[in-house]
Amino acid sequence: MEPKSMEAASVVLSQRCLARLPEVLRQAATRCSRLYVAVHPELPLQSTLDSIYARASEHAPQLDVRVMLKSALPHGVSPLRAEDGSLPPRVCLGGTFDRLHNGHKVLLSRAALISSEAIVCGVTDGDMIIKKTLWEMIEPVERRMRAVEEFVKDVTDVSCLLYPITDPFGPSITMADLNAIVVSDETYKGGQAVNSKRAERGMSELVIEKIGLIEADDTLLKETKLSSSSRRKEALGTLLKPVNTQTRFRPYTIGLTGGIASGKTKVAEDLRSMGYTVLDCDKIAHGTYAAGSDLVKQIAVAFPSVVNEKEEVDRRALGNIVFNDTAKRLQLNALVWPAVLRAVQTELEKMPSDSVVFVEAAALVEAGWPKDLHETWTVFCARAEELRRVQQRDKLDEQQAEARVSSQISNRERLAASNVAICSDWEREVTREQVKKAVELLEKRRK
Ligand SMILES: CC(C)(COP(=O)(O)OP(=O)(O)OC[C@H]1O[C@@H](n2cnc3c(N)ncnc32)[C@H](O)[C@@H]1O)[C@@H](O)C(=O)NCCC(=O)NCCS
Ligand SMILES: Nc1ncnc2c1ncn2[C@@H]1O[C@H](COP(=O)(O)OP(=O)(O)OP(=O)(O)O)[C@@H](O)[C@H]1O
Repeated sequence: MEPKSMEAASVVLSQRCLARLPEVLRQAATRCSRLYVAVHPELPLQSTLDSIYARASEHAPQLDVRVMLKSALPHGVSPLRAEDGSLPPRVCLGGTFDRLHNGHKVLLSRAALISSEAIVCGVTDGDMIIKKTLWEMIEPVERRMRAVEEFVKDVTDVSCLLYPITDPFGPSITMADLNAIVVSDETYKGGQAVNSKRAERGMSELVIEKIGLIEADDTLLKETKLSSSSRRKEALGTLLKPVNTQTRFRPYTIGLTGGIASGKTKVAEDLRSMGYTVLDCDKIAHGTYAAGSDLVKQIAVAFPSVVNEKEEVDRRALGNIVFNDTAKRLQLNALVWPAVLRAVQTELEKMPSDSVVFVEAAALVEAGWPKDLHETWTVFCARAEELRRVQQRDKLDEQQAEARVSSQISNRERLAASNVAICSDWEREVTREQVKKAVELLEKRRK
């Protein structure tokens, strides 16, 4: 996002300026990153806030809009009241809440509006997230929980109790003192399932409060609602975390990595066609095995049986040893990776110091290189696609492909160490578009 002249700004929305809301939002988006909206008491808060978030998604999708509820109660809202007239003290809801969007904000706001005491919020993790599109890019649960907590604190005085959940129910079926659950059109059945479970356990039935879905259009993902998956897709090619300014490497060096058959080589081809130098660590690694090299001398000490009197390594014999013994593989890696890194540095020293050079290496994250590089870019595809490609390309059966893929670190681990993510799940052209976007943003931040 472009830096804005103001971090946050606020407006009061009255009946008079309601019709100009789209314009207000568009204007705000050019001037600030976050807009607080206070709804004038003459307007009904609940329906007005639903409409503000929907308009914001349509007219200012990048603007972080926050409709204030704090000073708003009571406020023309038709609150959900128990028979004695009190508001439900505790309202629950659940979600993944990745890259908090306006649909989430409506859901959380509704919970806050109908609760007098606390919102109980389950945030999914573990098996609950792994079937989602681009799930590898879902932010860590702690971060998602913090974002929910921060939003609720920002807009309301109601407190928010957060729980990581690994099933669809979480605290909704263990906390007896809950009164209502907030769901959307698509998760209404989930609310009913909560009530069935509570009934089985002899617990009180929750009032189910339902919000409508905020719509959006994502042709690639075939989504018709505003969704976190679309936000993850939009994040491909962008900077996911700050670059490393602590490195002494020159020139500007970017690691390019990814699992087996992830599409690294294709991305490297794209980068070369755009005029960048891409060093291939496979080739560099071959060079470090030259007869009599420092690396071979070290291998002769650690694995004497694979080095002959001419100081040549029998790579096949070495492969047989290390691919059957994890400890030996780690021992060899500890010798080879630093040697390759030194050889990479020697190559880098030959490059103009103001250039950008990519270094393609499959085990870059495992080798701990991201701390030495300015940036790390990861190419990945969904596990099922990875297995399919490995079977097809390397003529392996399902089990062999599974073994190959499982022997590597996961895409989630790679992405956690990366600044930029590129996904090759779709057509080649879609991958290329992401590379183009990543390069444009790279050149912008290098200026
Ligand atoms: C199993 C659950 C928790 C998983 O959450 P999910 O992965 O769908 O989370 P996600 O972050 O995508 O969405 C969170 C909530 O926001 C709603 N939402 C998502 N997008 C939009 C949108 N564009 N407009 C409006 N609401 C939206 C979802 O329908 C959901 O209710 C949830 O879907 C569910 O079934 N909820 C009902 C039961 C429940 O709340 N259980 C936990 C109680 S602690
Ligand atoms: N959208 C896509 N983007 C990139 N590669 C794709 C795409 N769709 C299919 N592929 C295929 O995925 C396969 C793996 O690509 P590539 O050889 O670039 O992977 P790699 O990461 O270099 O693999 P390895 O490290 O195992 O050699 C190729 O057969 C490529 O054609």
